[in-house]
Amino acid sequence: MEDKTQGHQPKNIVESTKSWARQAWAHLESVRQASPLIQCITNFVSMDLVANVLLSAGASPAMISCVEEKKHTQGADSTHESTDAVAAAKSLAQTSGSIVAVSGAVDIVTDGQRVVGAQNGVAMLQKITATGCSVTALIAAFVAIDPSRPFEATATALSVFGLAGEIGMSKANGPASLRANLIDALHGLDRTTVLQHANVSNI
Ligand SMILES: Nc1ncnc2c1ncn2[C@@H]1O[C@H](COP(=O)(O)OP(=O)(O)OP(=O)(O)O)[C@@H](O)[C@H]1O
Ligand SMILES: Cc1ncsc1CCO
Repeated sequence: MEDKTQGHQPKNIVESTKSWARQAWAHLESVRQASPLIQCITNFVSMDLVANVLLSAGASPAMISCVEEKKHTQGADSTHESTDAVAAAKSLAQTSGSIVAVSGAVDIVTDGQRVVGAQNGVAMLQKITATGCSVTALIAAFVAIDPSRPFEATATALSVFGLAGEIGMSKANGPASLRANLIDALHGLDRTTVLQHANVSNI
């Protein structure tokens, strides 16, 4: 894990990253205090990890399986970097009036004007099924406790999830142990670690 309080970045960038880290901790604390109910329409592959990620972050999962999904399945893993998608993500955010997030080595978040990157995470997260579904549910939990600021909540959720992945990876031997250690790390994340290592910055 990189320590963002160190290094040789310009002062305004360091301050911005610190501010994002403070928001990340505030959001995680609020989720733990309020334990928002997150209703998830999902499938049997992703149900278990999604529910456990929500629980370990302090939220309350309610799972419903989606029997209709087999008619509509379209998901595909991309070979592109998520940063390649910035223009398309901004355009989609503008036309839909939504926050758009693109996961990858750097998670891109945009409201159509602002664009930030959540740099946390490890590549091994791709080797565990449903990490994308799980971080999406975590985003819902973060938005639930800060509904007037969905852009900020989305970026901090992605950062917190990625940071838990980094901590989990430091104790893991491969995907299976990363899965367990990711859940443990989310459960155990403390203020000092989030303030030092949450890494969101402007793109
Ligand atoms: N190369 C990488 N480096 C760091 N973190 C990564 C990398 N690839 C993915 N991640 C992280 O893994 C998580 C899941 O992202 P990913 O793009 O793999 O989702 P997905 O393909 O939709 O997952 P799934 O379909 O299994 O639910 C995100 O938090 C993302 O930041
Ligand atoms: C592998 C798989 N199939 C349907 S959902 C899922 C989890 C990753 O999205």
